[in-house]
Amino acid sequence: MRLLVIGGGPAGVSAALQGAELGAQVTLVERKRVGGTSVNEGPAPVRTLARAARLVRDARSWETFGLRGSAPEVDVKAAVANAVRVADYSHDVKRMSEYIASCGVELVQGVGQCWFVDPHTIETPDGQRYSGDAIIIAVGGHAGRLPIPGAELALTYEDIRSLDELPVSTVVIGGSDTGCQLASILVDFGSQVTVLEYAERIKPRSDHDVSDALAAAFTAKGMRIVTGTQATEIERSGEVFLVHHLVDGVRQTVAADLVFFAVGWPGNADTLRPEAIGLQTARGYVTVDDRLVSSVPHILAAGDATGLSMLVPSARQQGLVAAENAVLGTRRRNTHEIVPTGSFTDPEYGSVGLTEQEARARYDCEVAIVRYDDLLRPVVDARSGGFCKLIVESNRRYILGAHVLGEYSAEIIQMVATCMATNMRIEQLADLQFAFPTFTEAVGMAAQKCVRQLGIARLAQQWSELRPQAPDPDTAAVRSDTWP
Ligand SMILES: Cc1cc2nc3c(=O)[nH]c(=O)nc-3n(C[C@H](O)[C@H](O)[C@H](O)COP(=O)(O)OP(=O)(O)OC[C@H]3O[C@@H](n4cnc5c(N)ncnc54)[C@H](O)[C@@H]3O)c2cc1C
Ligand SMILES: NC(=O)c1ccc[n+]([C@@H]2O[C@H](COP(=O)([O-])OP(=O)(O)OC[C@H]3O[C@@H](n4cnc5c(N)ncnc54)[C@H](O)[C@@H]3O)[C@@H](O)[C@H]2O)c1
Repeated sequence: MRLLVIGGGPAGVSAALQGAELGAQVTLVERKRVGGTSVNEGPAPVRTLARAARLVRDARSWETFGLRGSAPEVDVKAAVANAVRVADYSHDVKRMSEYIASCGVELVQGVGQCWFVDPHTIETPDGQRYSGDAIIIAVGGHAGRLPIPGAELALTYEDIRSLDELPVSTVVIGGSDTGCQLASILVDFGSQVTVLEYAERIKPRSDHDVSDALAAAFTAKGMRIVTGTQATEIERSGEVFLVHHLVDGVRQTVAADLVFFAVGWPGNADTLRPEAIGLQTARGYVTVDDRLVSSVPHILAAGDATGLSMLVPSARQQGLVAAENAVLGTRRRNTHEIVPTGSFTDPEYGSVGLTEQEARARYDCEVAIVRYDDLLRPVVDARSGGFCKLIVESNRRYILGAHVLGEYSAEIIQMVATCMATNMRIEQLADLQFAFPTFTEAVGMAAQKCVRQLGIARLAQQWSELRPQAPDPDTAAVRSDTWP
């Protein structure tokens, strides 16, 4: 059986390797370099810049720890070079291409964008054709641009790699995952950042407490956040750009050295000329059923190209499912009930499951929140701004969702996801021992709080759960009345 995989990001690579593992003769065609957005342009380099931003941030608390010395200066060019080094790690050190080839996959990369010439065949710009009995489309997506005058003047996340100096001021249009990530890095580096977000809050799909706390923390860093606004035009004015936007129908303008778009992530499937073979797409995403099969029965899709869950773990998982269904016959469902996500903004956020608003609309539920300044470890680290929120179904006592904001939240959330995947009841979680002193203790403490609120067991409130009686200077730096 010949399996053709188009696109070499996490979805395509996992599909190709699994296809070969299952005995198919696999060809993987990638227009640029294997690794995709995840390795080459998105999480790997951007996370590395976020780490540099964290180091700058940490230098601001040196005095708290009795350390002296001048704070580091940001050399943007060097920071970017380090980010590129990390992006290249998968190639230079891990030898991704060689590994894929060693698994028996025919790897064709750097050939430019390919397209369908018939339902079983694609063609690359150099005229080569590749065919498969089954095909998996894993072509990902790309940064969207608003159809507004001056759109060509704006950069996207990919351009951060070509920065050689820090912009004095920056406007980021779009305040969801990508926008918050860019804004957080740039403000910690020292740029004056304004975020313009169309929705009424940043991170509009998140739990409200996460959005509110993130906005409060960003504002405390000096970032300007304008929500409920629509960017309508970008124009050059001498050395700066003017971004015109509407607030309650009134035109306002903000000037900046650089403007970034972070306004969405349309799929790349339309580049494949899907209409030539009757392949159904919507906004550049391949329309698939719950087994990842497209409108053309021997063509499946995986990863961002499906528009289902645009995250690396989901892309890898869908790649496996699609390969199994393509090679063994269509049978496995793609389920995405428990997908922990995390960002590397400062403060960081991590989420799994339903938001409080979604949970309350569907279930009778209990919500418990523990603030980081109730725990020892965040105070030790001088990072005591943050919280852990657990949402529990009141009758069966299963966890419906968890939202953590603050240091290590993207790590902490994995633990809650595991509890959810094993259908652990809240009283079992409350009974676990947690290493001390850790940030993850917040999960156990929130579970205990929940048990008390639900009246499941008589559990004494520990002194550590009492709210601090005197203000903690580290929390005060990012404290807001809007925090839970
Ligand atoms: C700034 C940023 C930060 C992110 N951070 C995170 C994070 O922290 N955690 C997380 O889980 N996710 C994160 N994401 C999302 C994550 O990068 C994607 O969900 C993931 O890369 C999707 O994998 P994929 O294989 O579906 O697509 P991609 O990784 O985009 O790979 C698709 C591949 O297909 C190729 N291709 C496209 N069209 C064609 C064609 N016509 N012919 C041949 N090849 C083609 C592309 O060149 C590309 O290599 C982030 C995204 C961005 C932009
Ligand atoms: N850390 C992470 O896990 C991470 C990081 C980046 C991206 N991602 C993934 O990539 C996907 C894309 O994320 P994204 O943030 O690029 O896109 P998105 O679609 O999630 O957000 C785009 C934002 O732009 C806003 N917007 C749209 N038009 C606007 C306008 N005219 N003016 C102002 N604001 C406007 C929208 O309201 C929205 O909040 C997400 O699904 C996410 O899962 C994940």
